[in-house]
Amino acid sequence: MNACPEPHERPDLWPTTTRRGADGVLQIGAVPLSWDRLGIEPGPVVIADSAAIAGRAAVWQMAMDEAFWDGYGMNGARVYYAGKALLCAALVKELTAIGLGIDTASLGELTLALRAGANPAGVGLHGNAKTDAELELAVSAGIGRIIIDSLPEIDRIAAIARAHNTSAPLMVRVTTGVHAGGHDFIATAHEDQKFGLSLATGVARAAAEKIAATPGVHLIGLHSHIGSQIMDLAGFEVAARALLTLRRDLIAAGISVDEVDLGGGYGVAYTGVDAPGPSQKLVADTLAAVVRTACAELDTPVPVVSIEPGRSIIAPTCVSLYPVIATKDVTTESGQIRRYIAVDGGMSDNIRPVLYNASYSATLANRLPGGATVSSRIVGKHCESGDILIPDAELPSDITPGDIIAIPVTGAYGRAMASNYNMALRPGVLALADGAASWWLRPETLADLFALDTQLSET
Ligand SMILES: Cc1ncc(COP(=O)(O)O)c(C=O)c1O
Ligand SMILES: N[C@@H](CCCC[NH3+])C(=O)O
Repeated sequence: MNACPEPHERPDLWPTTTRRGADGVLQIGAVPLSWDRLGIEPGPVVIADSAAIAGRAAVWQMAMDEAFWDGYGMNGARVYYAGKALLCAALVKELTAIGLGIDTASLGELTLALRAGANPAGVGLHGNAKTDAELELAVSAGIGRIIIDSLPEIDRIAAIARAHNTSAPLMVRVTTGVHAGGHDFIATAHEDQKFGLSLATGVARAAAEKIAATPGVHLIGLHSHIGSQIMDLAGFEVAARALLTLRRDLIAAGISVDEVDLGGGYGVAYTGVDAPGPSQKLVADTLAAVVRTACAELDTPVPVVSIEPGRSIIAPTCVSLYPVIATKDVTTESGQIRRYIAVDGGMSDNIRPVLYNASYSATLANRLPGGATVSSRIVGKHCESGDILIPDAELPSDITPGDIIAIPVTGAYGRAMASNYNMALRPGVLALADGAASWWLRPETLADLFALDTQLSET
């Protein structure tokens, strides 16, 4: 059975300010996690610990700065937050104030980052199918880097840039052949998938040469992103060497490459069974060591090194709360009793268990999860029997409607991948700090939902 460690048992699974109060109620940012103390109606909600977010982001930035400090001056290690994990204006403000850049991958993400006040120079745009609208905004706003993912894109960007009398800074996303990541759908650097330009076939090099030869664009760097939820850093080392070798060849051909981006993908623990993910310091030190060694061997100067963590910044800083709506006991084929705990929410606010078989653990937020326990299956409210959040949670046998389930490590790719299936309302993100709560994203309402329906929105 999958038991959820308490915050003091596995601090890496919980936002830093999580405690159990003397009354047994979980609290974050000194706010008890009960509906009335949060000041909200019962319903699915994502609780964000803003101090924990600022702390994790700052530790990433400091670890990179320190690891890439060359003794004379800052080498320019940069951390871009991958906004796809969770994005809202408050988060952009919080992270850019600490010095992070923002990595975006769509018109929505890019527009949000710019409207939230991110310095365009610290914003990047990814995408394997960038639209004209995305490229137009990227170039006209003067963002710091567009990471190209196909050859035709180069001419499209160059034409837009020339129309704006400017030159667009490009990176080439290189497929290094490294296969890494928690699930096949989230591994991104093996050959047979849609992202990047192949190192092996020479297309990546051809892209760099084409950029260098095309007026309206210029090459600022090479990029690699090998996958997501990666716990073992060996794949990053292989990818970094491959990228740095291509860089050496380009430099030898007279094409300068100032920056190398090693992408995101740094894994985190989701349950008590998982070992903690690699620390920010371990990642930064490992990357710095491999970059320095490889550059010495290749006889090239050390480049500016950037990374794009998403999950590793945001995942453990948020906890999802769900009201228990119904319970029922079911006898399994092997004759065992399984308790089904149905919550308000489910696959519409966290698709990861269904999509990737991702594991989570759950505890009670509103009281101590003491006493006898029973094997419980936490299910959502959607019209799919596969709508299972946790198949095997160990939870108190006296759990009842009115209890509040807390699932930690839900900051990344939960709210960001939420849907309106069954016309569910997507949950809000409520930030807690210093005893106060404020909505970063308010919960959706029926009015939001119906606003798109031309027959209903006017009534
Ligand atoms: C290009 C790129 N950069 C960064 C990320 C962030 O990954 P993660 O959230 O695993 O750190 C992703 C997602 O996998 C990505 O596709
Ligand atoms: N959405 C995925 C990761 C993919 C990241 C984007 N390239 C997850 O939840 O794990």
